[in-house]
Amino acid sequence: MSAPPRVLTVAGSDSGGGAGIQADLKTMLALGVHGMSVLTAVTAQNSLGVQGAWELPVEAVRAQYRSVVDDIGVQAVKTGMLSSAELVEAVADLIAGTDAPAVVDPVGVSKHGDPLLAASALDSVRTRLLPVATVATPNLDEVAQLTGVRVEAEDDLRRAARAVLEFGPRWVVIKGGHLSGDAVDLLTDGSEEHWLRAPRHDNRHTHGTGCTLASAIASELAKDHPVPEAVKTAKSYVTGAIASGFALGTGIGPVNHAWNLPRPR
Ligand SMILES: Nc1ncnc2c1ncn2[C@@H]1O[C@H](COP(=O)(O)OP(=O)(O)OP(=O)(O)O)[C@@H](O)[C@H]1O
Ligand SMILES: Cc1ncc(CO)c(N)n1
Repeated sequence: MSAPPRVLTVAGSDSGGGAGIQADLKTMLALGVHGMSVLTAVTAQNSLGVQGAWELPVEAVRAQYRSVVDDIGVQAVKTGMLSSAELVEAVADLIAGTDAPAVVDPVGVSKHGDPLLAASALDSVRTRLLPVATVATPNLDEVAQLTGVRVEAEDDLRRAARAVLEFGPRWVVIKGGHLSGDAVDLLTDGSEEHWLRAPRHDNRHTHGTGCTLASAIASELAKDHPVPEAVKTAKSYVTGAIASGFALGTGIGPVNHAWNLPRPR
C-alpha cells in the first residue's frame, strides 16, 4: 500500500475531543490523509466552555515540528490555537521554512467566548503568521479582532476579505457561520471570488466547525487539489458533519467527523 498524503496540524488539545488537535486528526482520517500533530497547548474543555489552558514551551513546539518535517515530511500544514505571541512567531518561522501549503485558522476565542490567544499576540498574527498563509480562515470575531471590520450581513463579507488579504495570505475564506440564514463563506484571492453556500443546520453540534473546515482544506491541498476545489470539498465535508452531529454534554456538542465513512458511527 502506498503512503497517503501527510498533513501536519499545529494546534491545541481539546480534552472534549470536538475541536483542536482531536478534530483535526479525525478530519484527516475521514478524508484519507495521514494526520500528524504538533501540540501547542493543552486545554481542559468540554461542551460548556474552556475551564483551563496551559501553553507548551516554544522549544517543545519547535522540536515536535522538526521531528515530523525532517523525517516524515508534509504535503500541507494547518495551524489552530497558538496561544501566545512567542508561539505565533515561532510557528510562522517554521512554516516559512517549509515547502508546503499552509492553512492558517487564526483561532482567537472558543465558541463560548473563552480566549485561546493572548491579546498581545494579535499583532504577530497580522504581521508574521498571515503573510505565510496559503489560505487563512478567520471567523467573524477573528475578522473584527484582526482588522476592525464588523460583518453584520453577507454584503460585508467582501470588505472583510479585502481587509484580511492586506496582511498577505494568498487566499482567505471568511466564514459566515455566525450570521443568520444560510451558512455562507466567501473564498477569494482578491481577483477570483467563490461564494460557498450551505443550508444552516439549526442544531447545537457546532463545536469545532472551524478546526474541521481548516483541516479539511489542508487535507485536500495535500492531495494536490487547487485551492478553490479544496475549499469546496472541505465545505461539503463540514456541512455533512454538522448535519449529523450528536449531543454530548449539556452544551455545544461536536460534529460527526465519521459521517462520510462507509460505516459511519
Ligand atoms: N449551523 C450551521 N449550519 C451549517 N453550517 C455552519 C453552521 N455553523 C457554522 N457553519 C459552517 O461551518 C464552518 C465553520 O464556521 P464557523 O464560523 O462556525 O467557525 P468557527 O467559529 O471558527 O468554529 P469553532 O471556533 O467552533 O472551531 C463554515 O463553513 C460555516 O459556514
Ligand atoms: C484547542 C482548541 N482549539 C480551537 C478551538 C476553536 O474552536 C477550540 N475550542 N479549542
